[in-house]
Amino acid sequence: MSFKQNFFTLNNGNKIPSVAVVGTGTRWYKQEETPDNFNNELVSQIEKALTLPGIVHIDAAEVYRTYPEVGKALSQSKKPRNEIFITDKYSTQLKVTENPIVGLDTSLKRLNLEFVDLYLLHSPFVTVEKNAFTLEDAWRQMEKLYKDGKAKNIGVSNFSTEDLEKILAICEIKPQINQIEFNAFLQNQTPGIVKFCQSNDIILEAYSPLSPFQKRPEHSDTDPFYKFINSLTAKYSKTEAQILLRWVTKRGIVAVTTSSKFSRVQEAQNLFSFDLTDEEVEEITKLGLKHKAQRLYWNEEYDKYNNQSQQ
Ligand SMILES: NC(=O)C1=CN([C@@H]2O[C@H](COP(=O)(O)OP(=O)(O)OC[C@H]3O[C@@H](n4cnc5c(N)ncnc54)[C@H](OP(=O)(O)O)[C@@H]3O)[C@@H](O)[C@H]2O)C=CC1
Repeated sequence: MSFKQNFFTLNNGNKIPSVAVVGTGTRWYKQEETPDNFNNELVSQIEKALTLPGIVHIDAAEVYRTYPEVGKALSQSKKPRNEIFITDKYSTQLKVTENPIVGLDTSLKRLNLEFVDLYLLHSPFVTVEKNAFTLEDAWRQMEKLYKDGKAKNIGVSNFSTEDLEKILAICEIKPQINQIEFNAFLQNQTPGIVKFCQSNDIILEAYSPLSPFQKRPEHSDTDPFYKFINSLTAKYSKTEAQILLRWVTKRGIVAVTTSSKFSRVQEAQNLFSFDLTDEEVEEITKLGLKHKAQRLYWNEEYDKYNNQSQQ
């Protein structure tokens, strides 16, 4: 079977693979990093992912405490560097390193890399009291990392339109990406964010794309959303996860997924051997919107928007 991969073009002309197949947070996340909690299962998962054809997109962050595993897997891989797309994130919400410049220098050393493909501010929750810098200062540091070639692309995560407006007002280099929680049951993490990013040429990334399967409502077997997804799995001979990930990419959004099962990583990397019709994409959107907002992350900050998140 021939292998096909899809990419989105960022506002600086660079390309990004439309699916990140190994997210190293969520199920791999650790509250602290100790010699005893090194996770061989994660190393093996990344190593196996790096044997797959095409450019393999890995999503990391300093707050996940998984650099030892990512670093080990990279050091053992034979895949050329230009076939690996690495995203990393600076933790604004919880101080791990002093600032973005120190943060990226630290992770590059730990991962034995010269650059990352994408560096993100993990959240907009910056205060001078907590961080000793402003959001605008943080972005200026991101721009320096970009100009120095240490981050080939830069962006943000969990930013609302108001947060992005602050950056757009002062930036020399526009964010290329906003990584947010996005899936059929949460179609706007914050009010109007999808439309805002798409009309400002900022590519969105969707984490928790499989939320409807991570957490199923009662009686999902008779629910029209799940029945429709099932009909598509039969029509295309694809898994539920592949249908939902393909829907995300058809919405023009990069899907960021993960799994403990290699077969699922493989299915996510091999997503473009089929296509959904525009009508099917529209129907998943419509049936998804009938569900109340299902938010798995950043609840404290964003639950107040639940009523507007399914519009
Ligand atoms: N920027 C941010 O603030 C955040 C970023 N992220 C990033 O995104 C990545 C992915 O996030 P995550 O929410 O885990 O992504 P997904 O929505 O893709 O969920 C992945 C989980 O879904 C399970 N799954 C896969 N297929 C099915 C199925 N058919 N039925 C039921 N469960 C299924 C997997 O379980 P199994 O292991 O059994 O296959 C896996 O644990 C993270 O690892 C992280 O890198 C995540 C959260 C916040």
